[in-house]
Amino acid sequence: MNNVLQINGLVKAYNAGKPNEIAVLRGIDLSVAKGEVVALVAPSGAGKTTLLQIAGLLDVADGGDLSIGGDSVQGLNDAKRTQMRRREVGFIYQFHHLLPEFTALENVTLPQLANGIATAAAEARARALLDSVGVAHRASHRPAELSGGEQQRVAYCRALANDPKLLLADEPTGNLDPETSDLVFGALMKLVREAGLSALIATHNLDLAARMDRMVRLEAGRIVPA
Ligand SMILES: Nc1ncnc2c1ncn2[C@@H]1O[C@H](COP(=O)(O)OP(=O)(O)OP(=O)(O)O)[C@@H](O)[C@H]1O
Repeated sequence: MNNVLQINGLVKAYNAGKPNEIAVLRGIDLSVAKGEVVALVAPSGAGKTTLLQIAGLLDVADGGDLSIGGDSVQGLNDAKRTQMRRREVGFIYQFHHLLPEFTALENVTLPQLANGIATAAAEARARALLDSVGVAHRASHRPAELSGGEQQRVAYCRALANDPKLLLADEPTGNLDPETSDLVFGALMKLVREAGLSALIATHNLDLAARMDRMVRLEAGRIVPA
């Protein structure tokens, strides 16, 4: 098996054992192969964010198996989990989540420094990434000085800064207008394809989903045929 993300029988409930228990994930089986880009479509409240957070090692499941790059996350302590997340997973949110007091270049450089990359190499990689999505000319601007589409493109570069194995994205074109969304999604796909990345990308936008390799649907806590 050459799956970069492999999920088997994943379950998660909130308020477990209490009268207000919500069984959000009821046995998720899902895999993303090397270089594959999978669209995750789901009605609101179906558990999409919960699933992405668990796959991105930001939350833990109550049961089931999850492995990234062939390594199971079962039994990892918090420190190991954080280390694995930093090295192997890139995350893109609906809103850019860039650090407001740092420039675009710094936002893409800093995560690399946190992973022990030397400053010159980190900056060179950051510039190359910004260049490849057409925002190199905004490298010294802070997020507030960038357009929404530029902010998202910088956030994509940040997610790829540490050369992750797996990219996870939650509505990566955010609240951009349809035209900008279309354009910016093209930039994301370019980055992903150039890096040969595996990605799971949640979106409500069926036009964007159709541009990915495969679509899966999350409904009532289970993956159903799309
Ligand atoms: N910390 C929490 N405590 C209790 N319930 C929660 C918690 N987080 C999420 N839920 C509930 O779990 C369900 C799934 O939430 P989740 O955020 O994963 O949905 P979603 O599919 O991402 O929704 P949307 O598309 O609207 O963002 C919802 O009914 C939500 O109310």
